[in-house]
Amino acid sequence: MFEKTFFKTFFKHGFDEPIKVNYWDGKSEQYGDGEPKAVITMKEPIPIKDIRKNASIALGEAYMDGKIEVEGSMEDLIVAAYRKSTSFIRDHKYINFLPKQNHNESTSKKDIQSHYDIGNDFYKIWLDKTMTYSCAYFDDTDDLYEAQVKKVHHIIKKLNPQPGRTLLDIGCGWGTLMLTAAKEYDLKVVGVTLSQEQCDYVNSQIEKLGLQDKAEVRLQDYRDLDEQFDYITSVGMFEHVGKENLDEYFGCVAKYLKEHGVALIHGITRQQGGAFNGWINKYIFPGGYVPGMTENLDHIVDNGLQISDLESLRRHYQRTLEHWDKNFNDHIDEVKEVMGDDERFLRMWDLYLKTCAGSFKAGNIDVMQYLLSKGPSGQELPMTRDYMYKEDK
Ligand SMILES: C[S@@+](CC[C@H](N)C(=O)[O-])C[C@H]1O[C@@H](n2cnc3c(N)ncnc32)[C@H](O)[C@@H]1O
Repeated sequence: MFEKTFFKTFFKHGFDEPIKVNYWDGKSEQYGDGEPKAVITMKEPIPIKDIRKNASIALGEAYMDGKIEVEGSMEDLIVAAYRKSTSFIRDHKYINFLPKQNHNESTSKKDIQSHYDIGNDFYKIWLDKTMTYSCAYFDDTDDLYEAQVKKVHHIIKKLNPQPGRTLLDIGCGWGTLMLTAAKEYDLKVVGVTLSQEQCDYVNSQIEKLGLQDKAEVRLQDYRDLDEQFDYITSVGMFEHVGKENLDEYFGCVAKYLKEHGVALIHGITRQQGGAFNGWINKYIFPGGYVPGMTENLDHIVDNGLQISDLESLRRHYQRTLEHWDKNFNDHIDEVKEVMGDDERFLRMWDLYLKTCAGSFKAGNIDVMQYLLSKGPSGQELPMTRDYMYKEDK
C-alpha cells in the first residue's frame, strides 16, 4: 500500500497534461482533467529505493523489461514531464547525478566502441544513406537524407573554406562531412574516430571515391594529434569527452588550429548547467556528459578562441530523432534480423530515440553550433552572415 501511495504522488505531480495510470493491482486512476494524453500501465511496482537511488535508471530499466507500458506519444509524455515544475524529471537527483567519470584514452575507446561498433549494418537500417549520426538541417525539406546533406554544407560553408587548405574533422563518424569537404570544396582532410567500424567504412569510401590523395581517416584519439590545420570541424563529439576534459578538448581545438584558422564545433548542450542522465549513461552513451551551453563558452574563451557566431538547432534535432525513430520502427524486422530478436534491446533503443526527441522538444537540451576563430578578430570570416547562405561553393 505504501508503494502505491508513493507512485500515486509520483504520477499526480509528474506531468502537466492529463494522464491515466493503470496500476498493478488492476485499479486505474486519472490525474488532470480532460481526455488523457497518455495511458501508463505499471504491471508491477518498482522498488522505491531504486527510484530514490536513480529514478532515470529505475524507470528506464522497468520500461526495457516491459514492466511499464505507455499508450500515446512517449515524446509528448516527456515534454509534459519537463513542463511540470514538481516533476521527478526536473529533480536534481534525476538529471544531475554526476558520478566521477574516467576518460583516459583506454576508457574512452571502450565507451565509444560499445556504442558505435555494435555494427554498421544496424546503423544503416535507420540512419539516412549518408550515415550521418548527428542533428540534420531542415531548412526547406523534411527529407532526412536531404537535411543531412544540407547540414554538412551548412557547416562547411560557415568556415568560409578556401580551396587547397586543410581540415581536421574530430569525431568524423562515417565520414560524410570530411569526404564532402574533400570532394566538393577541394580541401585536404583528416578525420579521427575511435570506432574501428567507422574507420574501415570511411577507408572504403575514400577508395570508392578516389580521394586517396585528399582524405585520410585515422583510428586515433583527439588528444593525440601533433599537427595544425586551417579548419576544424567536430560534430556530436564534445558530448563524449566528459566534464573534466572539456577544457582540454577546446584546448586541443585551439592547439590544432593554425593562426587565423576557423573551427565549427557542433554538439548537444543544456540551457542551465551540464547534465548527466543515469539511464542514457548506463545503456546508451557510457562516459557521456552534456555540457551547459555557457560552460562551453567559458572553455572556448579560456583557450584563447574567438566566438564568431552561435546558432541553435534544437528543433532540428527533435525532427532528426523523430525520423530515426520512425525508420527504426518501420524497419524493425530488419533490425531483428541484424541484432537478433532481443526485446530488451529493441525497447531500449526505441526509448532512447523517443525520449531524446522529447527532451529536445521540451527545451531541456539544445544543439549549438559554435563558430570559432583563432586570432584577434576572426579576419578569415566576412563581416556578416550572408556568406553562409550563398549557393556557390
Ligand atoms: C555522434 S558521433 C558523430 C559522428 C559524425 N561527426 C557525424 O556527425 O555523423 C561521435 C563521433 O565522435 C567520435 N569520438 C568520440 N570520442 C572520441 C575521441 N576521444 N577521439 C576521437 N574520436 C572520438 C566517435 O568515434 C564518433 O565518430
